[in-house]
Amino acid sequence: MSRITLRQLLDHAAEHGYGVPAFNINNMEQILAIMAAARAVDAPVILQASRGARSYAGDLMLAKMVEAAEATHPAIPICLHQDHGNDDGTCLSAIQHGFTSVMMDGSLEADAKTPASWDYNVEITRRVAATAHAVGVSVEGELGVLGSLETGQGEAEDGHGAEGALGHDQLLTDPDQAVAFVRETRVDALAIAMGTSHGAYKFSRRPDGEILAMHVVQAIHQRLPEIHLVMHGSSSVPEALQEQFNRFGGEMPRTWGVPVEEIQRGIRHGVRKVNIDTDCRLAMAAEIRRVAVEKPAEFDPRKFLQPSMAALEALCRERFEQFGTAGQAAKITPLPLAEMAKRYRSGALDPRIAVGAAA
Ligand SMILES: O=C(CO)COP(=O)(O)O
Ligand SMILES: O=C[C@H](O)COP(=O)(O)O
Ligand SMILES: [Zn+2]
Ligand SMILES: [Zn+2]
Repeated sequence: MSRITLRQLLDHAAEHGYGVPAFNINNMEQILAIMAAARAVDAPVILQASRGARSYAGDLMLAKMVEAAEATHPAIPICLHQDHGNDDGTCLSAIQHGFTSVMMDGSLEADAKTPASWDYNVEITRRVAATAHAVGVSVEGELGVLGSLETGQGEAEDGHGAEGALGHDQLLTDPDQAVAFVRETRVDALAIAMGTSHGAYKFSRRPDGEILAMHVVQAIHQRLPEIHLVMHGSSSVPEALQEQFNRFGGEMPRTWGVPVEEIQRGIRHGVRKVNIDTDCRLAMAAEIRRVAVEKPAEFDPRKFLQPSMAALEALCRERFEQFGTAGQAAKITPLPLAEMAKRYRSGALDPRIAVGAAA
């Protein structure tokens, strides 16, 4: 049994001072590459599936591929996580398919576009957490709205993200509200807004504190030292990958992501889960482009996908090493969901909030 809950994994990460990348999966090749990297460096993994991934592959196919990964790599703890759940149905059906963790993203309404009210977010997140915890499954919540501090815009263009203009009060999670949110919802991990956004076009220059507000991470960690923080939109969009993509006919205007050193700084201040999808897409797509250009006669899909898997594997290995995840798998014995449920019932997993944490 190698399936692990997010809560157990992040508790271990906090205890040992490391972070865990959460890589998005949609197909077999991504799962194979991430698992090969994890095995090579002995890292526990978070495989996360968006709603889009679930409809792309189908729930059953996705669930069975992860089962196969588990059977192939019994020594690697695997957390299967719902990325950006938009309502109870999405989160609960994920649990039915073997997910050990769900994100209930109540920062947006169920349309995944309209910024939600405080009351809406608290109510839906609290409800999903109560149900998930009853069966031992972990819950990530989100407070604040992802979007750019440079443009003040959400990120509706990728199908999941706020529409229209957002104020800094929405784009930056308020530390006092974070305390109240965790207390009321009892989430296991908290995603915060601090200037990152999904996709390749996060920043128009190398980000400084004006547009990547790492001070918000520190302020929240100071108030909530025991709560696991999650950074979304944390692809680094490395220049080398952009060049590789463009060299073979890609059209990606120069852009900046979240520098790995900033993520490492976050990990020193309570960030335990780091969401990465764009870098994985870019690594694979650049290789597919290269093969298409260098070998125009090639028509065997495997010849495109094998090098793209190798590129993804290399990227994942690098992040496991950079975040300190490498070498941790052997130190963890996953607890069954029933044991986690018992611990939630006993109060042992209640969020630990210091008295006087809120202003
Ligand atoms: O946050 C993410 C998934 O939830 C992915 O972020 P990136 O687009 O930066 O990879
Ligand atoms: O939004 C987060 C991830 O990048 C997933 O993207 P997706 O919805 O296109 O699968
Ligand atoms: Zn998105
Ligand atoms: Zn995200």
